[in-house]
Amino acid sequence: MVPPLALDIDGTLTTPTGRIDPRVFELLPAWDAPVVFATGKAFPYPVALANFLGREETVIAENGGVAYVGGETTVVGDPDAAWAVVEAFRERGGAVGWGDGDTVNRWRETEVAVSPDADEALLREVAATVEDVEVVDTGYAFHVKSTGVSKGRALERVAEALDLDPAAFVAVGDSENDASTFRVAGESYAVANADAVAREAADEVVAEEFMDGTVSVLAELRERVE
Ligand SMILES: O=C(O)COP(=O)(O)O
Ligand SMILES: [Mg+2]
Repeated sequence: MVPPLALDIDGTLTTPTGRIDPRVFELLPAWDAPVVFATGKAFPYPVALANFLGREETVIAENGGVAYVGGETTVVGDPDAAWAVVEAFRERGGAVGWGDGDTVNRWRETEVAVSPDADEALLREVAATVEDVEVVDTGYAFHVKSTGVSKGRALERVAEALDLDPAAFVAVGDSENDASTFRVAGESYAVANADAVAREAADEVVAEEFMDGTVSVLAELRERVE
């Protein structure tokens, strides 16, 4: 049997321009084990992805702030502390930077995502004044979030709900928000475009970038059981 998967989305299942790679739609509907989408994006995004793949909606969103498995939602983290940082950041001239509609934060329940174009030094300076809040840089956003909330912790809860050992999972990811997943999963891979934190945390850095890297990991896992 192929192993259960914990898959990051941005940088891992996408093209370099941020689109979902079409091979996701070939490979994942037929994966014969649980697949957990573990992302920094807000809750509706991984739910939609799982749904349109015809898979169980088993997801980790907001870097672990929200987890959904078997119809049960778990929400952890302190959005007020994150928003206090962002309000102070704005007062000092910073901008969240997603434009008027801000669909990036509209459905976000536990943290705030700030555009990668934002003033990082100012954001970090302001965040350092608020307890139990940290800034996580995924390359796609700066996430202002509660410390102690992570994709890895959420994966432990999701695995328990699925009656699986978290060590049974194989994880693939590309950035510092995946390091906790890599520590919890039994086997972990960083794609070649991964940042330094993810590369360091992974068991292996694969040779290929983005979905090419993920495809090679999935092919290897398949070959093992054939
Ligand atoms: O939302 C982000 O910043 C990155 O999302 P990801 O965790 O799916 O890579
Ligand atoms: Mg990513």
